[in-house]
Amino acid sequence: MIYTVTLNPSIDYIVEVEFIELGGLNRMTRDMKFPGGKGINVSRVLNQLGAENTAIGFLGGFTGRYIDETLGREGIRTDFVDIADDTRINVKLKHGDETEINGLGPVIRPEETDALLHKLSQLQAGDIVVLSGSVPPSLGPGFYERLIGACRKSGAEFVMDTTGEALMKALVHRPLLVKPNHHELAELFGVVIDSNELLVTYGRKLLEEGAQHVLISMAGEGALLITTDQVYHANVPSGTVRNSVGAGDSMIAGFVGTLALGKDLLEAFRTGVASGSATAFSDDLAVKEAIDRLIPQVNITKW
Ligand SMILES: Nc1ncnc2c1ncn2[C@@H]1O[C@H](COP(=O)(O)OP(=O)(O)O)[C@@H](O)[C@H]1O
Ligand SMILES: O=P(O)(O)OC[C@H]1O[C@](O)(COP(=O)(O)O)[C@@H](O)[C@@H]1O
Repeated sequence: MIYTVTLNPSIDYIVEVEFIELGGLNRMTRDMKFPGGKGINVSRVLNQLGAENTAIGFLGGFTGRYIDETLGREGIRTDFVDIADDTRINVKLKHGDETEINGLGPVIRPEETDALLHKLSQLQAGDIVVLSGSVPPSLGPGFYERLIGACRKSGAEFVMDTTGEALMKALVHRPLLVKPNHHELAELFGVVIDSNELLVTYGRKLLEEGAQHVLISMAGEGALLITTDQVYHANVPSGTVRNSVGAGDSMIAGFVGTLALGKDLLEAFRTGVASGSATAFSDDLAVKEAIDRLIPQVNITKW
């Protein structure tokens, strides 16, 4: 079973305006609401791919109920810890460009934290846990390490999609997959990456530090898969970008879901890229038909 963990879910409130005047009255031309947060996005795309999964984490208040009900209507299994505070709302402002204003997140109480750790203590060998997104400030730094400890104790594999120190500290525990984008990779090592050779050099460092597979996404410019014995490059399909929120999460869902369905690594890479692009070309996250349509357009070459 795949479990996605979203410590800080959100309602993603997409607001479209023709132009924006700071300090003035602006009116929306369109608005949309989606259940969000990185793990939840992964679950929604896994569900499209037919990969069995359960979404867990913390949900609370009217915003939490909206998310749980919406996921339920999509047929996604959920097992969130019910918290006293309200789940956050993240604003995604579209005015030609995309401006994101993400909430800090609710206060999580000690008994709520214990309830989540208890759920993770029930994992089994063979399970895959996807850990992604920000940590509500009240949980403090280092919380991911506790979750990784719980996964490893049970023999479950884990995927880590976060940045900075939390990512670096996770590597020694041998994550099944890490997926920085090219900007995050450069920031992680405090370097400027201005060539494909450097991308591979720093991607390989993540392998040397312990990651089992490294995906480096480069938005519309392609993606790399780095394994211990090979580097592969994929082009991305072309299309009109409507929304880049959740493209990275969709890529992870495509990759992990395909592996969990028993397919090989390159099939997983191809589906990952197609899923990311299908989301980039949609208002909401990718649906199965859109992913299937793009898969034949992804060409993978050895580097
Ligand atoms: N402009 C785009 N055109 C086509 N595909 C895209 C585009 N932006 C994102 N994608 C797809 O989504 C994947 C992840 O996007 P990226 O923006 O690199 O990740 P993140 O959201 O983590 O920053 C890419 O590898 C690609 O498949
Ligand atoms: O575009 P990405 O990085 O795949 O993830 C998008 C998701 O991440 C969020 O921006 C939240 O990110 P954080 O958890 O890092 O605050 C959600 O609003 C959105 O659903």
